[in-house]
Amino acid sequence: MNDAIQERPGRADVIDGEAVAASVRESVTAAVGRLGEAGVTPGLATVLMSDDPASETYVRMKQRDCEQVGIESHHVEIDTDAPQSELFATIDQLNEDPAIDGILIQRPLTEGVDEPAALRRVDPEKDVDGFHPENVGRLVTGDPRFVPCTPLGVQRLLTEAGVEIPGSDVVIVGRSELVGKPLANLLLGRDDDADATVTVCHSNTEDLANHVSRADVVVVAAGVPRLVTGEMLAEGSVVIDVGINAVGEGDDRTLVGDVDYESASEVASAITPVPGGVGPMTRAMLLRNTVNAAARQAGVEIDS
Ligand SMILES: NC(=O)C1=CN([C@@H]2O[C@H](COP(=O)(O)OP(=O)(O)OC[C@H]3O[C@@H](n4cnc5c(N)ncnc54)[C@H](OP(=O)(O)O)[C@@H]3O)[C@@H](O)[C@H]2O)C=CC1
Ligand SMILES: Nc1nc(=O)c2c([nH]1)NC[C@@H]1CN(c3ccc(C(=O)N[C@@H](CCC(=O)O)C(=O)O)cc3)C=[N+]21
Repeated sequence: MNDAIQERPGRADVIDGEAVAASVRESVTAAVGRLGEAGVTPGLATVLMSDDPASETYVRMKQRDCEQVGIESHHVEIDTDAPQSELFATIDQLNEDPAIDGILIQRPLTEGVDEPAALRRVDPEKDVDGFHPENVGRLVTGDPRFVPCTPLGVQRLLTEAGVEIPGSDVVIVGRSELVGKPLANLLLGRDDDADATVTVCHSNTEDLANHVSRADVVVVAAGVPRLVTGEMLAEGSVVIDVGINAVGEGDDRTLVGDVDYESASEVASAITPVPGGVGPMTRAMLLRNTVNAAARQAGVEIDS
């Protein structure tokens, strides 16, 4: 029995992102061990220039994940009213620092900061988020180096769920630089865990339901609570919910995805929950990208 799948007769199987993320962390831990034998300790720098409480939580989670697998984490916080030159100087320093293998600039940055300029400033060899135009270009031209963590996490969840991706019809809802676009490019690749027919929908798509209803796989990253419902889905489709939306106030505050989980579970063959689906996978893939960055920079083969 596959630990990544919880079977539920008559309803969609649940794809357990926490379980898959735990197995990714295990292999990352082993890779950190092999790097250690070569005298290398991988280091990840997180840079936060924002007062957003959710961003603060995510950065803390990433630091805890690093600790768990033996990656050294370095955190830099920049005042939201500091000039952007301070952020750029920090990035320059981290680029030069041999103890730092990966750099993550937590998004969104505070208003007024030129985010694309900040992302371009990160050394592409340390760009574990895969947002630098060089890494974006490499993915698009079929020679990927660092691929964004959320798309990598989604791909892995699909393979763990037993989805035969080659030849499948994948509909992605959302075209952001962070999720939708890189995922589309990843799944268009010619590899055995890609090679799909990919459709990307967005807020100007006419008749979203029409696209979603003929998909084998639906990935939703729109930032709109419960945008995709069971009614729209084809019977037996696989649904990956990237969305993380806080709804309700005070004690009623909960996280929901971009998919209406209840109705979708009645129609889909497998579905990811929120929380516990894509989120933990994003964090796990960040760890994997970081050990790969460390290995590349040290010239050590680790096969992770
Ligand atoms: N689980 C995880 O690890 C992660 C989760 N997230 C979550 O995923 C969601 C998406 O994030 P992100 O990609 O950064 O979001 P963005 O806001 O950058 O992009 C949202 C995309 O969805 C499209 N969209 C919005 N409304 C609709 C609609 N009604 N119908 C069709 N398309 C629509 C937008 O279209 P247009 O381009 O036309 O505006 C846009 O392309 C958020 O909830 C975010 O919190 C994000 C990153 C990681
Ligand atoms: N440079 C950069 N890289 C990112 O990868 C990046 C970013 N900026 N900015 C914000 C988004 C969002 N994101 C998440 C990662 C993990 C969870 C996660 O672990 N979620 C848990 C629950 C978390 C909770 O309880 O709040 C879950 O879904 O189970 C969520 C969201 C990464 N992002």
